Amino acid sequence: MRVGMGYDVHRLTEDRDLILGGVKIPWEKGLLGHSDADVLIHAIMDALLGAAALGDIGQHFPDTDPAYEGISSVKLLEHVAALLDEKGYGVGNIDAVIIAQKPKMAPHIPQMRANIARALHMDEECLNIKATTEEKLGFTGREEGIASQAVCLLYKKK
Ligand SMILES: Nc1ccn([C@@H]2O[C@H](COP(=O)(O)O)[C@@H](O)[C@H]2O)c(=O)n1
Ligand SMILES: C[C@@]1(CO)OP(=O)(O)OP(=O)(O)OC[C@H]1O
Repeated sequence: MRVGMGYDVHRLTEDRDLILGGVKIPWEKGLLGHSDADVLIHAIMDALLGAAALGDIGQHFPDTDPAYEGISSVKLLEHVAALLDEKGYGVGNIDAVIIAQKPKMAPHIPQMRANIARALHMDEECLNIKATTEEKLGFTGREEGIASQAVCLLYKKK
């Protein structure tokens, strides 16, 4: 068994969609990034790559490469799933947290879980996503950005 952790932050800005876990969430601001800036999926990918000793998302999907401009992070996650498969790893479980003052994530979490579990060919029961505020403290509390953290376990398939 191998453990991995991931952390990411993106800035909130006007004129961008808010996409988390592959779900477009109706909100007055969205996250800024080279891709769709899906901070939840980015943290999950970094946890998975870390557990497999495969580096990080910046190495696999450079933000200087126009191929990734505006790309859905679900597509990037599917690529990470293929890399894990090539190395003979299966996903044991994932636990992730979205750190955001607003909007309320709870109504969107079932769809996020479905999207991510599908991309990773894993059972939704082994994928937990939760959300918290930081009680109006810091950059998330001031609604300047959204952060996410994830941990995962990988197992070696026979
Ligand atoms: N953006 C968020 C933040 C929190 N939640 C849910 O609300 C609960 C209470 O959050 P606190 O930060 O006040 O502890 C939390 O456990 C989540 O269920 C949310 O949906 N979206
Ligand atoms: C996802 C990538 C893709 O080019 O771009 P960004 O959306 O800017 O996201 P970041 O978390 O900075 O990771 C870098 C890149 O891998």
